[in-house]
Amino acid sequence: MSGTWTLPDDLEVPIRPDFFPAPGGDLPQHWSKCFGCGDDQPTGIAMRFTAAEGIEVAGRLTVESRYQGGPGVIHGGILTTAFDETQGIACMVLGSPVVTGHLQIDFARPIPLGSVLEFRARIDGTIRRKVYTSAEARIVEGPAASDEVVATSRGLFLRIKPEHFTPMAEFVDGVPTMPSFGNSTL
Ligand SMILES: CC(C)(COP(=O)(O)OP(=O)(O)OC[C@H]1O[C@@H](n2cnc3c(N)ncnc32)[C@H](O)[C@@H]1OP(=O)(O)O)[C@@H](O)C(=O)NCCC(=O)NCCS
Ligand SMILES: CCCCCCCCCC(=O)O
Repeated sequence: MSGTWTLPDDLEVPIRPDFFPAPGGDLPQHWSKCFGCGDDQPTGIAMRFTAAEGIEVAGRLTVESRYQGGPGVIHGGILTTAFDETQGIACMVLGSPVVTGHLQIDFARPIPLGSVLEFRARIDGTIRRKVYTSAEARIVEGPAASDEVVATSRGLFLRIKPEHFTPMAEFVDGVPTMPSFGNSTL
């Protein structure tokens, strides 16, 4: 797979913090109304995540018919959303909120409807407020299941202060179940 992503050579790589769950342990949704992970967002993709080895996280997505782009295959934007979410969740090891600044995807193989995708993501390193992440996806269930990587992603996330979202509070619809918006860690 290709791409134009270049990592700075002076990155710091975080170590797994004490507050992070053991491998296989559940990670929380970051915002209950999130399209990617929220359980209060009925039309979303409701991804769930677990801690993996080291500072890696894992998430799964079953490719439903409503995620269709080309005939019989996943829409590229949905796949991008799943990477965005997984890489954002990988930033939880930092214990501070982030937003996506830049994301680039390599679509390596068509992904048929009905596939179960597994995403793995981690922080490659940080410098100042910049958090460099990477991820890959494999089809782990379904007729096309194999060990082959079907898509990869690189993403730059930016650490933000919790008050980053304060001006947006008036646009929140309804009452989120978690976390509270005002003092959220996102
Ligand atoms: C991402 C965002 C917070 C950055 O703005 P900011 O806090 O003012 O950050 P700055 O412009 O000071 O940039 C900080 C660093 O990140 C880098 N950076 C910021 N955005 C970048 C981008 N899109 N691509 C590459 N680098 C970027 C800057 O070059 C700077 O690098 P440096 O430390 O080497 O100088 C702002 O652009 C934003 O809010 N964007 C919308 C985010 C969003 O809604 N994402 C989707 C939902 S999570
Ligand atoms: C570190 C807390 C987790 C933040 C996850 C952010 C993912 C947002 C993706 C997006 O909205 O584009």
